[in-house]
Amino acid sequence: MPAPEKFTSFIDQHADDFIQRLKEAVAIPSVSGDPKHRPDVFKMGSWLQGQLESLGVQTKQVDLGKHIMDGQELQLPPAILGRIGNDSRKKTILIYGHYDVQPANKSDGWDTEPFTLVVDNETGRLIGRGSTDDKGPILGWLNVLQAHKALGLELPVNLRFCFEGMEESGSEGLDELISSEAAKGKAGWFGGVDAVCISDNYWLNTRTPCLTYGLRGLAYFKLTVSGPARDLHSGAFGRAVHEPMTDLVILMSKLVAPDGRILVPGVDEMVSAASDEEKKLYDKLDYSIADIEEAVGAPIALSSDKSAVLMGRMRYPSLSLHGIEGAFYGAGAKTVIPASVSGKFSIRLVPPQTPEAVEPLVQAYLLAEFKKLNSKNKLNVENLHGGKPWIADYKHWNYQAGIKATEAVYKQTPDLTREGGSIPVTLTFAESLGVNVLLLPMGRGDDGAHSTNEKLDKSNFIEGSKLLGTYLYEVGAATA
Ligand SMILES: C[C@H](N)C(=O)N[C@@H](Cc1c[nH]cn1)C(=O)O
Ligand SMILES: [Zn+2]
Ligand SMILES: [Zn+2]
Repeated sequence: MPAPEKFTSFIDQHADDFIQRLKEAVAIPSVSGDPKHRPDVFKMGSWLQGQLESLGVQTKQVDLGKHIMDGQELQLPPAILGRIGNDSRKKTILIYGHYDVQPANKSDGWDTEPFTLVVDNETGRLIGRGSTDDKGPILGWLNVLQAHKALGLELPVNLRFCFEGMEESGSEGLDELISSEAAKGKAGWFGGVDAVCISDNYWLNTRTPCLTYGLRGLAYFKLTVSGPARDLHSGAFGRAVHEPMTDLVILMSKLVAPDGRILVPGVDEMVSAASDEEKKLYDKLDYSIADIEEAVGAPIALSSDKSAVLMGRMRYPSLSLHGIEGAFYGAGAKTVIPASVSGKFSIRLVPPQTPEAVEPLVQAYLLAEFKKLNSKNKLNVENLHGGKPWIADYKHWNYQAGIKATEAVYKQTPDLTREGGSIPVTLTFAESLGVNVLLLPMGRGDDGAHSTNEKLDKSNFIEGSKLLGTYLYEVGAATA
């Protein structure tokens, strides 16, 4: 039997073992955005390093230094670098993924414990935080390595790995590591890399695999209004003092219109309108209003025009309001005037926008709007983190390999999509290493990444593992 077929049948035969390994990974609550889970993020990094080592990968942990989160100085989780294969006749592919996850509590509305992977045999779903973002895909690469090691098969390419534990919190420290390794040239960890592959996004729908050639960038803001020295009784001080929450809610209401238009002057205006020609690209994608309604679980699409919805997600910037820190949110009816409240919002960016260009517009606008309130409270606007948007050349051999692999595994030609989310390190790899980057997603559009009941379909985990390995074979066979 040819090597690729031996490989894929091994994946089928060991599906249960792979799910067991995913269970172990999900059980480690590696939430990078919560200081109390920082030890778990370290634990997850070490677990991953152990797995890679046991599969024959040479690894090292790179200390990325310290940072401040919620006023505390914390050690950043390490980058886990790996390498296997050094055959100058083969191409070298760098794999990136992240081992941290978004926060999750059962009380957010999960049906099951978020950090216990539940295998729902009726629906074929593997439910748990990180199942699709991004532990499932990372483990997909481990499955590929395990199959080759167990079968005594040579990998068709040399592999380099870069796994980080801060992607969900701004990838702090990683750009510096990549730039310094890139500056070492051939001697650096990424020396000789021909292309990069990242599996950290999702299909557009639930039926058609896709390759992704664009990501939106991000500028994340924290807007704080503070006034009284302490929380106040609203009976004693209501209508007697300027209330921070009142100011904050007014300011937040001025950021985005209900139809999605960004109200910060100059932000939407940076992006040119799509031509009729370009709109056709979106019309061709396998997508319908029913898909978005299914993915979000309600009939709330901003438009009934499919290409308008797709361009809102991929081609235009968006501004979302995420939450208010310091506000009363518990059960009951507490009659409090919070002393200080912070609104969190972010802007997803598209070319030619950058966080550096957008930030002063946001600062100036909020300051001007705050002035109009004639409030004696204090305003502070911070930019918590950000990243630039990215677009790749999808005619490159790296994409051709992804297309052929998808056709081989799924018997379908993948859609070519842009992603609404952000993976800031993608552009850093493309620019620092000067190579093509391919996004090769494993999960489906209804996986609920960052949401409650996040899942990865078992079939996507298993076929997706085959896809990653088959992609390596296609790269190995590519002539360019
Ligand atoms: C697309 C990727 N799987 C992802 O979820 N990225 C995050 C990155 C981020 C930045 N700040 C917080 N998280 C995203 O797009 O939200
Ligand atoms: Zn992710
Ligand atoms: Zn994520």
